[in-house]
Amino acid sequence: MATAMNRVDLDGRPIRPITICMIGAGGFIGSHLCEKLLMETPHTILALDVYNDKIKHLLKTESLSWNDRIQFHRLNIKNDSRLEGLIKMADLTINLAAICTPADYNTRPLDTIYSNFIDSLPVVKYCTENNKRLIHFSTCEVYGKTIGSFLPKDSPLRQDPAYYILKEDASPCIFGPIEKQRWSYACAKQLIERLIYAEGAENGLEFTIVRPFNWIGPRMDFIPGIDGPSEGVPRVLACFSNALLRREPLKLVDGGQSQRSFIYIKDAIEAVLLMIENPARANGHIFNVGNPYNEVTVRQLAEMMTEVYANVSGEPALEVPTVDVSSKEFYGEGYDDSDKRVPDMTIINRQLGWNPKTSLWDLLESTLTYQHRTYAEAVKKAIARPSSS
Ligand SMILES: NC(=O)c1ccc[n+]([C@@H]2O[C@H](COP(=O)([O-])OP(=O)(O)OC[C@H]3O[C@@H](n4cnc5c(N)ncnc54)[C@H](O)[C@@H]3O)[C@@H](O)[C@H]2O)c1
Ligand SMILES: O=c1ccn([C@@H]2O[C@H](COP(=O)(O)OP(=O)(O)O[C@H]3OC[C@](O)(CO)[C@H]3O)[C@@H](O)[C@H]2O)c(=O)[nH]1
Repeated sequence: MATAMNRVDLDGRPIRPITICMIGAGGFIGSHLCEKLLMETPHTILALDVYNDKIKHLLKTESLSWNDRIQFHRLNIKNDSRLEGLIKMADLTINLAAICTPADYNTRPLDTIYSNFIDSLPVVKYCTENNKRLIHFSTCEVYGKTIGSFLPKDSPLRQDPAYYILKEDASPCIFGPIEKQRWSYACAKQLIERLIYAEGAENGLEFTIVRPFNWIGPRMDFIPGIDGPSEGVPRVLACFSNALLRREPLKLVDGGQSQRSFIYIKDAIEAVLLMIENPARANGHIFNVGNPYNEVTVRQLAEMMTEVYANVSGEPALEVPTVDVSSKEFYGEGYDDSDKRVPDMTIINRQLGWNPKTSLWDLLESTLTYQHRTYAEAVKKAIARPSSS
């Protein structure tokens, strides 16, 4: 049980309990951050979201010792006059709210741009006007494509880190043409980053910007037809989990050649807690938060997930575990992709002394154990039900 007494920051100063206004607290990252704050710190959370299914276990249970330290407010930040009052009541605002599944970027570009730029404007404005600190969640997608992706396929320079490592203060943001609407999300996130940075420079806003690099773990997204729409397309972890649960081949978009560095959600949350509790070290910075040692192609991810799932479920792997599918067929017109994402860790190391710990194999083991325990029975029942059509 955390007490206010014995916790100190990275400079040895006692950490005083604060109130945090967490927007998007009911989502994947929000649910893990709420758990961490309630179980290991004395801080209080005003949890704002339109949904609370993923934090239900933390709410309204009289017997829980943190009962008085979390309040859920069901609201949509697009149109709710309570927002400014809640930001004023808190010492710190953390903004996680967003449409952030790639299947939406090219098919719902207006909703994506409004969600990631327009809807964040009042949050930034209220923080500036009320002198409140802001931690804003951006994305690694603001880097877009690597410089190396424009070199000839056989160029040895592609192996040179100077052509692919993504640095907060040096790398350019390289997006595709406007008709590739995939980039609507990255572009909206980039513009809100620039606005927050400008508020800091011109009006003294105390801010931190987080660029998550593919955080994955339990409670990420949904399993289509079980706790989300049957036709919905979540991010890759849930897409592949869904296929494994249904014993269907995992779909590799455009051959699964894109590369990603995956980080375990629990490692990443440690970094966010350091930002929350060390404002003097975090304010004014943009932080990559990822695990450069867990880089794989999407094809390798599919192979590893197939092997790990067979171990944790006790079911044999499919004989043909993957199938290729074109991005047009899978995501529709206007899809494009980031080729490779390896975070530079210099700034977060220097400011917060943080490093990720969990290997890709270990994080998949614990995550797929959770997926199997949570969904296997429900998926079996859904498959057994005769379809209505
Ligand atoms: N998970 C990752 O690896 C990752 C990577 C890059 C960036 N991010 C960023 O981190 C943030 C959180 O991501 P996540 O993975 O937890 O996504 P998520 O979809 O699980 O969580 C977002 C939450 O925001 C809520 N929300 C959206 N619009 C809202 C509104 N108008 N009013 C109130 N609540 C609203 C949603 O209901 C949801 O619970 C996002 O800003 C996302 O862009 C995440
Ligand atoms: O069934 C599938 C689903 C996806 N892919 C490919 O996997 C790559 C990763 O896809 P995904 O995790 O869905 O998303 P991205 O990494 O492209 O983008 C996210 O990164 C961070 C964030 O900002 C928020 O989470 C979001 O934009 C990709 O190459 C897909 O094509 C697949 O092959 N099969």
